[in-house]
Amino acid sequence: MAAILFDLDGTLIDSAPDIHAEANRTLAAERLPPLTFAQVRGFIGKGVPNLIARLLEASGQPFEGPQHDRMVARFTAAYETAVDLTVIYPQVVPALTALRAGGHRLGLVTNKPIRPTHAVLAHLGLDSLFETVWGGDSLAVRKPDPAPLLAGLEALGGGPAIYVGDSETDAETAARAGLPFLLYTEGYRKTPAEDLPQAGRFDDFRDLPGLVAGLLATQG
Ligand SMILES: O=C(O)COP(=O)(O)O
Ligand SMILES: [Mg+2]
Repeated sequence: MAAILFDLDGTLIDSAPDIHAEANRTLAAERLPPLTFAQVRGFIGKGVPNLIARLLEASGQPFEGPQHDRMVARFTAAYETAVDLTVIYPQVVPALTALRAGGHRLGLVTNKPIRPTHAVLAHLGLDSLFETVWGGDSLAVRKPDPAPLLAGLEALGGGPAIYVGDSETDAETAARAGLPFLLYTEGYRKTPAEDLPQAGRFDDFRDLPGLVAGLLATQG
């Protein structure tokens, strides 16, 4: 039995279409032209302040200062209701249900701010799967700082643990927390999958319970 902690965007849910739409509304409010889906998807994973900085950079604007702060505030306020285009990745619910049935405790550690995190979990009916949920603004630091992941682990009572995520940030966070990392390869990663430090990877959630069991067996 273990504590299994999950990333959210690009790992359990495909939220990039909502984030792209909201990003372009935030740019439009500043009279800046829209960016493509691929551009915005590549900016997801390091939290909202970084997303806004990358939007401004791609728009040829200074990416710090009052405009940045105004856009962070606007995006964050709208984020809670930006759920209509978001879907759960295939087979996530059966996989997480099977892990819970196997006695594992599940937690969520995301860089998405905590209010939109709770909103999208409730919207998709995922909220009851997790015993603890940590957002990008739950602590003073966010991933790749290991603190939120370690806080999530402590909330689950410690013990053997695994972090499951889709990005460079998640791999680094797990390494800095000293936890094995399982990479979901269908998310928003930019680096080749084999180049990230990992204990295993999967492209189908049906494979996750078996991967977890194998990893825990090798850890003794
Ligand atoms: O808000 C982000 O940048 C991405 O969130 P994630 O940590 O769930 O991938
Ligand atoms: Mg992610």
